[in-house]
Amino acid sequence: LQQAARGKKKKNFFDVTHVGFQLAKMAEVSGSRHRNHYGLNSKSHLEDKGKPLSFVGWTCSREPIRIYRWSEENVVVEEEKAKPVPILLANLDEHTFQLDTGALEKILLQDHVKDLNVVVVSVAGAFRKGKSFLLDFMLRYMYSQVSDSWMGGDDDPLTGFSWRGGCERETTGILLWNEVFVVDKPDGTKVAVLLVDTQGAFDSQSTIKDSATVFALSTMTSSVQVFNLSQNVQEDDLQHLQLFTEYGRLAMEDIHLKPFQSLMFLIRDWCYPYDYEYGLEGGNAFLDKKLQKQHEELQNVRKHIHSCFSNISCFLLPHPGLKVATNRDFDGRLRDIQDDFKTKLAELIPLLLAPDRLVEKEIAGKKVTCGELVEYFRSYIKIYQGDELPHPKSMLLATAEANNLTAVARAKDSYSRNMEKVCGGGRPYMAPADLECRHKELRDDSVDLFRSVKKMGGEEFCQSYQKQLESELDEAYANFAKQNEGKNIFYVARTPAMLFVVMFVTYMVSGITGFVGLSTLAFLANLVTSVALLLLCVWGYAKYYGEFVEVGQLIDQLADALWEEVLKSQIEHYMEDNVRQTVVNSIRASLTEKGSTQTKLKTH
Ligand SMILES: Nc1nc2c(ncn2[C@@H]2O[C@H](COP(=O)(O)OP(=O)(O)OP(=O)(O)O)[C@@H](O)[C@H]2O)c(=O)[nH]1
Ligand SMILES: [Mg+2]
Repeated sequence: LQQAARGKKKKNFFDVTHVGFQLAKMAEVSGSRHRNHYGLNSKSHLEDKGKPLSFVGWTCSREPIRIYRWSEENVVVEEEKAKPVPILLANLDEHTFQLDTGALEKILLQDHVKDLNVVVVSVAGAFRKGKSFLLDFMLRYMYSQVSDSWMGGDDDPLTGFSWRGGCERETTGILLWNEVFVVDKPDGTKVAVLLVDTQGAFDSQSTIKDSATVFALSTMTSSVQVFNLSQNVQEDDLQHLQLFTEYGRLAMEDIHLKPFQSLMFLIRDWCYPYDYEYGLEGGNAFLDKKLQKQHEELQNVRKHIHSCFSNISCFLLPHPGLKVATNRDFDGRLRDIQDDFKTKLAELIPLLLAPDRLVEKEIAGKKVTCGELVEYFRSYIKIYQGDELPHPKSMLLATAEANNLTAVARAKDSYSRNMEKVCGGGRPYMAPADLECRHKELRDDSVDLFRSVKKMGGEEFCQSYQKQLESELDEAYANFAKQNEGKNIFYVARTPAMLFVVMFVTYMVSGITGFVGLSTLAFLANLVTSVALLLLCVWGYAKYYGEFVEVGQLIDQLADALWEEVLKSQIEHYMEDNVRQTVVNSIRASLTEKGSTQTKLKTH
């Protein structure tokens, strides 16, 4: 290996790939399990001719990619594993997500990348549609992008982000490739490239909120979001994209005109090349057609998508062949993949990852470094973990909710209108019992109206809204009853009447106690009279001018308390005694009457 490295020092870059070959061969001979694929990275080191050579070679198999570093002096300086690292961990039972800040910092705060502007390429979309599979080709490109043969050998199994066949979901949460690629852009700047794999949406274990959180978080943190779709762009795909991006936009503190950067619709298994050709051009023409003016209802979705992303494109990818889609033993080797898929893949990946095509992540118009991205991840996830955001719902649930809410509003409106006619502002005071009777009738009518409207969601769902309506009607009735009570002249006059009573009583007490010579008591009674008079004036002012409303209310409460605690109970006692006395008298009278009749009869 040392020989190979030394020998190629003076020659051009492609010769250096040969060093990788030597390395891989050595690995093969030495019986390493990691011998399936190999490549070289770190072109810049080669050009630093004064310094010792330091190449990064890699080999990969179904095991995680293994990286060898070596220099002129040392055969293998270090060996470390590059692998996908979960940074957003999904709690599958509780449907919550947690950010693994430690893992994120370990990747993004490495000295050689933390201050570089970051390019984040993420792939998201429905589950089981080949997202991780695609990302593994991106990895191959990143590890050997300078080489024409970046796609690898015909018999090399595809490794990197975990992918597999079958119908059960594979990826959960969000994963980052733990090697950050440092790329020299044509303008001479260095950028750090991150590859992000995401949990597929709409698998049977995830709620809409789970899918929305993963999609939104990956869209917010990526500079290029690849929206992976199968066969076509359906209207529901656009609606879900709208829902998810809106969920993302809600969580962003400052709403920018276009909160997200590039969106690429990647349509897998495109079967209509005769309508629109495979590739970017056909894709963009197809997308233009899809996003053209439509019915008003569909227009809204399109407007939303355009308003969210600065750049939207589309790529049509052919079907990779039946072996890829249906063979259980397919391990990703190129030999089993159809040629036109490989040709288009060779076009697609450089479109996203070639040095001149890299899009740096920007937030609020400012480029973001790897180190800053950690902070953004932290603050975004906090919002999703809190309770501030509304709960995204399935279309049926949202529609059923809207139906029921509209029906509740209509029923409540009809109740309020009818009650206004019975006891509204222009109507006179009504006996409370009559009012309650009318309320019961109108409440029943209103509930009947709610039940008669056709709604989605089923009986149980409808019941909960009926209960809501009933409690809202009772609340409205309480207000109408209060309003009605306000029209009762005695109710209105209660406060001044109470204050007059207090003034009268205390005035009398002060007169009598003064006359008897109890001057302290007389003084106290006088004081209470003056305070009551003052309160009466303040109350009158507050009611007439509508100012110091709280003070007016306080005086009302005071008068009410006096009425309830002192006068009312006295009157009730008095009334009770009176009634008791009347009853006793009438019984006595009747008994006396009976007695005298009996005596008369006996005598007779
Ligand atoms: N039909 C078809 N199948 C593909 C394509 N690309 C990959 N596959 C197959 O799709 C299956 C799933 O691949 P994955 O990469 O694991 O899919 P995923 O979208 O990451 O799945 P989850 O992680 O579960 O969301 C594998 O059997 C692949 O061979 C494609 O373009 N078309
Ligand atoms: Mg996956």
